[in-house]
Amino acid sequence: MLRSCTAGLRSLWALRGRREGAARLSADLQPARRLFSTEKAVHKDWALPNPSWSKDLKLLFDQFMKKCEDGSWERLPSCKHTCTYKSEDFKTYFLDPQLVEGEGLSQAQLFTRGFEDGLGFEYVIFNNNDEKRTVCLFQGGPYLQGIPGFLHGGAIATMIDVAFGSCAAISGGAVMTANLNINFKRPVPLCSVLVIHSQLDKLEGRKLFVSCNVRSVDEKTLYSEATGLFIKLDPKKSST
Ligand SMILES: CCCCCCCCCCCCCC(=O)SCCNC(=O)CCNC(=O)[C@H](O)C(C)(C)COP(=O)(O)OP(=O)(O)OC[C@H]1O[C@@H](n2cnc3c(N)ncnc32)[C@H](O)[C@@H]1OP(=O)(O)O
Repeated sequence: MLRSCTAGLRSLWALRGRREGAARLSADLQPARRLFSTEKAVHKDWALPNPSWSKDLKLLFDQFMKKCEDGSWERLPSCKHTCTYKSEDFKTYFLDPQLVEGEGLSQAQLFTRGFEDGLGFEYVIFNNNDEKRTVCLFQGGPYLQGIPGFLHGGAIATMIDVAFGSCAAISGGAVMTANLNINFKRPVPLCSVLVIHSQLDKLEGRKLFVSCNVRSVDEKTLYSEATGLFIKLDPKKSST
């Protein structure tokens, strides 16, 4: 296992050097331009395959894209700087204009999308709106290491939170995490692919109760189980 992971790491490092050709290289040389204009202008969708995706991840992605054809599933696009239509929802709740429009936030980007391709969180989420559930396909890269050779528990928690957030948003719109409970059952080898199945269990007023299981690609290994409580934000309340 360790040998295949090392090989994986080597190819990830190799990929790092040649990602997206000259355009990306020139952006790397001008970090300010990259942060403030390039990606914002083109709204790159980060929930699409890139060369760091393993065969397993690409295969699962293709399977779910097929499921999207009849409209029962949809792939959620993902921007680095949060998708405009979603962040507009949240602006209603964070009323301090300095916080929303301030200089600090112009550099803000989604925590899970802040890594070079393949080094951190590679993932895509598919929603099934009728069944109120989501499937998140996640490959955890070498910068997410905890115990040597294995994924950090905080990285798993992060992806569970993101998957839950998308699942709760199907019914709740603008929601926030109030509670997360995770049972880590098996350590996750670094660079492996995980499938996070989340579902809405109960809706009680503004409270959305969700649960998930985190499994290997062949579904045989149960890595984690979790429950979460999300609260639909109340437009009458400011959260700051
Ligand atoms: C638009 C969607 C976009 C989606 C994009 C997804 C991709 C990105 C996803 C990224 C994902 C990242 C996501 C993140 O990182 S979210 C960031 C991490 N989370 C936070 O920072 C949240 C901090 N907490 C708060 O702001 C408030 O407490 C909230 C807003 C949650 C509720 O404050 P609010 O003043 O509004 O509500 P309330 O206090 O009247 O409570 C209402 C009801 O809820 C019950 N309650 C509350 N808390 C708890 C608790 N801990 N256990 C059990 N119960 C709890 C409470 O008893 C009451 O019940 P009841 O008396 O009515 O029965």
